[in-house]
Amino acid sequence: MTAHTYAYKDPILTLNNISMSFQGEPILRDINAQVLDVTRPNMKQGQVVGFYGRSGIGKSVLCRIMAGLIRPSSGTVEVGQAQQAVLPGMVGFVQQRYPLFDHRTLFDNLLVAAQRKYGPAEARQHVSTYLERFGLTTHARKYPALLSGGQRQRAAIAQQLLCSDHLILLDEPFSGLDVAMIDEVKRIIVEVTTMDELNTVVIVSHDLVTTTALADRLWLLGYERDAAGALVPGATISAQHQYNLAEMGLAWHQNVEAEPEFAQFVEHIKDEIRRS
Ligand SMILES: Nc1ncnc2c1ncn2[C@@H]1O[C@H](COP(=O)(O)OP(=O)(O)OP(=O)(O)O)[C@@H](O)[C@H]1O
Repeated sequence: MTAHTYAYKDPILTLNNISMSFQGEPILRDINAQVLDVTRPNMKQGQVVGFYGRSGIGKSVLCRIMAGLIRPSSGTVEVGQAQQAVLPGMVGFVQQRYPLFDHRTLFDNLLVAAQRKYGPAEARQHVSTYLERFGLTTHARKYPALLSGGQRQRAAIAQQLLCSDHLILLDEPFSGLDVAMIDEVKRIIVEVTTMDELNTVVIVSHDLVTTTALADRLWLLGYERDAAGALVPGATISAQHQYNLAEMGLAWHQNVEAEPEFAQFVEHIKDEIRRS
């Protein structure tokens, strides 16, 4: 186990008392959680939040709320150093199907995204930089149908980074990928979070080992019980289900999966998910 030196600065994502009901049925309840800008000496260190919970508990609903795509029944989401109320387009959201326009080349797909934030010349420059960075330059003129699953995933992440302000949500980025592609996506996430200190990636995943190994913070969405032991309707992220992996000495290690403390922690998380 290696503990790294780190410190925290300003909040860059705040979930303030979020509750959500659909037709009177509570799905999410009183969610309060925050991501702070983490700093490490001589490094650009971004943030990775692993976001877990049983199937159907409300992870996608909370992601859509964090991305400003739906409004919660109550509460607010604040993003960035300025802690502005989130609006659609501020947060990148890479959904499971990696939607790209089929009738545009990869370059043009990324250009459409970049032009939402930059002028024409600057947008082209940024697209070229991201293609290079993500190893996609030789595929720039291909249409999405000709790209492999891993290439589409990389393209979708690049696309969201080009048009959002530092924060991106990845919904199940490892599902349906082979081991080589999982390694590739892991490399991209590390690349993204070391490009800029403010870059923050929230990963929704059922792959606890891969995600926990990348994360410096975990959120577990689950149900609480009242004094009589009955489940309280609406899932929440309770204080004891917000884990700080940096504090636990489990963040930013290569091959952390091989450490016994890591394996024990993943077992603990599995038990907590089963119980929640
Ligand atoms: N627009 C909606 N109207 C009514 N109910 C909804 C709506 N969107 C989601 N739900 C309900 O909210 C609950 C949570 O769904 P959600 O998709 O967020 O789960 P999840 O945790 O992402 O699940 P999974 O891990 O299986 O993807 C489900 O019961 C779902 O039916």
